[in-house]
Amino acid sequence: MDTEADLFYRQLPKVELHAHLNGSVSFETMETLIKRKPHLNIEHSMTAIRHGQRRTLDECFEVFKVIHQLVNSEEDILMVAKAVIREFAADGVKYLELRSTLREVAETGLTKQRYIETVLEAIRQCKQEEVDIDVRFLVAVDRRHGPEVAMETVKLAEDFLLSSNEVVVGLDLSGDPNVGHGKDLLSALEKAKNCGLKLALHLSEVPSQRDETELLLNLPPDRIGHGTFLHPEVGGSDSLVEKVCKQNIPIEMCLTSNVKGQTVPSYDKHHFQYWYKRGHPCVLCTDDKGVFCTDLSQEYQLAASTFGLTQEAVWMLSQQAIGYTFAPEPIKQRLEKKWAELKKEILQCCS
Ligand SMILES: CNc1ncnc2c1ncn2[C@@H]1O[C@H](COP(=O)(O)O)[C@@H](O)[C@H]1O
Ligand SMILES: [Zn+2]
Repeated sequence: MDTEADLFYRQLPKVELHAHLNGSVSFETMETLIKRKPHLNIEHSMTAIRHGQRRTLDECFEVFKVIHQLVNSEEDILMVAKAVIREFAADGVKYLELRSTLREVAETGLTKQRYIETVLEAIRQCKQEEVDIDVRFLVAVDRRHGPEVAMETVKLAEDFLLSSNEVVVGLDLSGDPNVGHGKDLLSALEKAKNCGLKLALHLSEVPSQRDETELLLNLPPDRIGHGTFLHPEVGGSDSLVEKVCKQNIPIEMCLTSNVKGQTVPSYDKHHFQYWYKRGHPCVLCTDDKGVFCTDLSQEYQLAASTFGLTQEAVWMLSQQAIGYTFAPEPIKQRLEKKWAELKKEILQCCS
């Protein structure tokens, strides 16, 4: 049963800006997928990292390979995307930016074009069913696939930026941070930026990316994913911190993901503290709620209990996130209004 504190975090209206589609698949949806494909012999323990468990980042990337085997057709993507959107809505998320890497699978006839179209169809169906959430999509570039695929992905994203009625709003750079170098992807990212796609880049997720981050911060990105190793105390540098601060680039923070993936030793050592104390734009996110067995309410509660945030401070965090979305201006205004309407009701009833 929910305690009163749990209730506050669940009722708190939230903005989710860093969620990978295939990492966000819930236990229940995973069960359905596993049953659909018994020949793969996949067990649930291979697709999620439970409470108290940890994996290396390399092991996390093995988990995604397993999930990709389970989600490999238009039918799967439609089901998974709709379920993920409904789950975020049920958790009190009012605005969601979902991101996903386009894949083609010869066996099922899936193409990259159909991949995006299917995600957009899921978003459309949820809207039609009046699920209480606004959803936008970021096309993900997997750094492991190199510059040609990145460029091809940017071209597709650009087509949809123009034709999706503002649902496709940006580009994500993700994938195993230990593979490849951002310099090879720079021209694709520049092209994306020039055509009006917003950039959300995973930067300094591991310590070895200092030069890459230095280079990619010149773009500059519109948001940073993780930024775990930006500051000098953890092997980053003053110059990186200065660039991020000067350009006021919001950082997407994923506490459970970083602790379970072992890039951060414990919750109290999370870099959220460093940036939040400086008054830098921080936004709490889940990253992969399915793989890391979390949800956004839990992430807010975790940040509050670890860093001693008051309910008022938690409210501010969730409200400020509206300003860091890639949503068109009228949508931001609508969200601000929603937050204002709910504020009294929720802060009073749960304090
Ligand atoms: C844990 N930290 C992380 N760091 C970097 N990239 C990550 C990630 N978590 C997820 N992804 C990226 O998202 C893909 C799965 O969702 P989609 O198939 O795109 O929907 C992974 O294959 C990886 O490229
Ligand atoms: Zn991520």
